[in-house]
Amino acid sequence: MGDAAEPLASFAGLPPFPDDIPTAPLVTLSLAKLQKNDPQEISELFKIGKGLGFFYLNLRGCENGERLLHDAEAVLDVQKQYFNLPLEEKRVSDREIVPNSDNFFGWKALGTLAYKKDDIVGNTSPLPVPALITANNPLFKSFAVNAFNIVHMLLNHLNDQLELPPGTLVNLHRLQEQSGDHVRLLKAPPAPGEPSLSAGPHTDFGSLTILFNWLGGLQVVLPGASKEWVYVRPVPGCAIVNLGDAMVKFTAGLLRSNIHRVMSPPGEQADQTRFSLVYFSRPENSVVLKRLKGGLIDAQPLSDQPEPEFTSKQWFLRRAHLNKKDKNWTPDNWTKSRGTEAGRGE
Ligand SMILES: O=C(O)CCC(=O)C(=O)O
Ligand SMILES: [Fe+2]
Repeated sequence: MGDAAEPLASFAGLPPFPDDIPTAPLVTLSLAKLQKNDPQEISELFKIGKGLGFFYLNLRGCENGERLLHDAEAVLDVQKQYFNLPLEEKRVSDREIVPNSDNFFGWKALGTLAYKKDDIVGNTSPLPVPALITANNPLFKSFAVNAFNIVHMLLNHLNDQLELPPGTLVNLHRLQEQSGDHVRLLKAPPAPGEPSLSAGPHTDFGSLTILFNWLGGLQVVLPGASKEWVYVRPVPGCAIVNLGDAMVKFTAGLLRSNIHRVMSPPGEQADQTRFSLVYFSRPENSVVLKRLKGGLIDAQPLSDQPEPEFTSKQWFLRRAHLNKKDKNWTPDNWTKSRGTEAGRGE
């Protein structure tokens, strides 16, 4: 299955990812198999969730997967046009200025547009965006809802493997409820010469992330081993999926969110502009991020520190803003040390 798939036009003409650099050995899971409740695929998903926390999701060979791939290519085209718009047009959604952006949603001059799921599906009256984005809202909606449904399917499998009551995780992530879910469009300029950092080391804040890459640049630290950063090779037909901190919180550390960063693309790819496209899922704004009760989570050790309780929205705002303000911030002292977190007192 998938062998006869059409090549993806979006990869045409890009220089190849080098063959002579170490890469992360991400396992490839099949969306089609996961959707058919294949037991081996599901147990592999759980194993990855407790381990590296990153995997390839092969989208070929099923209708919604092919549609997500197709939509991702179409969004990439829009994304290229978007970043070429005059500054004044992009500034209509400048997150520093636009009211109710939480200083997080909207455009950021470094090369980001965070387009909120609630604006896309009509849960909220949308923040201003350029006409190009509004005109393409049906495409963004198709992409976001499809990605959202895939997230739900993955959450349901994790839920069962955790032996939680049916629906526990998806009920914290409902489409019609407000959340920090968003589609993020990213652009990084060419960086020939020495490899340079484009996004610093971090774990994702939310639940699950579905990422489309065309060029290399994403790197992960492999758990346990050498602590070396290794590139994740983009694979046509696959999304890269990873778990975020909310899953760690909900499961008292049974599931893992892995540290990653973005470097300039390797080898011959370095002189290309790098675009990436992401769907970030997050628990609903009002969900308190704390360990859930039930199933295998009950066997997880209790924390000996008092656990501060934040709603999903408070947590994301704290992380997003502290990350920028606090020079001592590292993913480690945030996700592992509750003492540091409590001591900040914001
Ligand atoms: O651009 C990428 O490949 C990854 C971006 C990322 O990790 C993020 O935006 O959280
Ligand atoms: Fe990330």
